[in-house]
Amino acid sequence: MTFEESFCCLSEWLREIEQYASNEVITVLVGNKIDLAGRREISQQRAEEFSEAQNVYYLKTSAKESDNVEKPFLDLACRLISEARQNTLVNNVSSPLPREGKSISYLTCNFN
Ligand SMILES: Nc1nc2c(ncn2[C@@H]2O[C@H](COP(=O)(O)OP(=O)(O)OP(=O)(O)O)[C@@H](O)[C@H]2O)c(=O)[nH]1
Repeated sequence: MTFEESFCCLSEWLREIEQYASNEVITVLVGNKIDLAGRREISQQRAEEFSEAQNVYYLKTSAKESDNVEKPFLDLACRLISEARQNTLVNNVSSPLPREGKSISYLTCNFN
């Protein structure tokens, strides 16, 4: 949120995701460094308008203050579980098998 040049790269990065990643990919925009309010270059409104226009999921974080850092990963996991339950995920046999990781409760997921 504190560096205009990074924000300006987003359209190009999204274009690369569209070009190289699967159509099924879920894109998350993480606006980091929200603790540095005085150095903010990207307004909340601008970030929200961009994410809405590009149809990407947007979250604000502060890595320094550990604020909202886990949320993007947990929300993404919930969305993948939701899509798997609806069988909308493509079965990609060439994908590596997941290794042991942290388990999350279905109950924490706010399915639509
Ligand atoms: N205050 C603060 N500093 C952070 C945060 N996240 C990373 N940093 C610091 O910011 C510096 C650069 O971090 P990077 O992750 O390399 O950020 P970057 O890729 O340069 O991102 P830009 O802000 O777009 O330039 C490092 O010194 C980090 O410790 C945060 O949430 N708050």
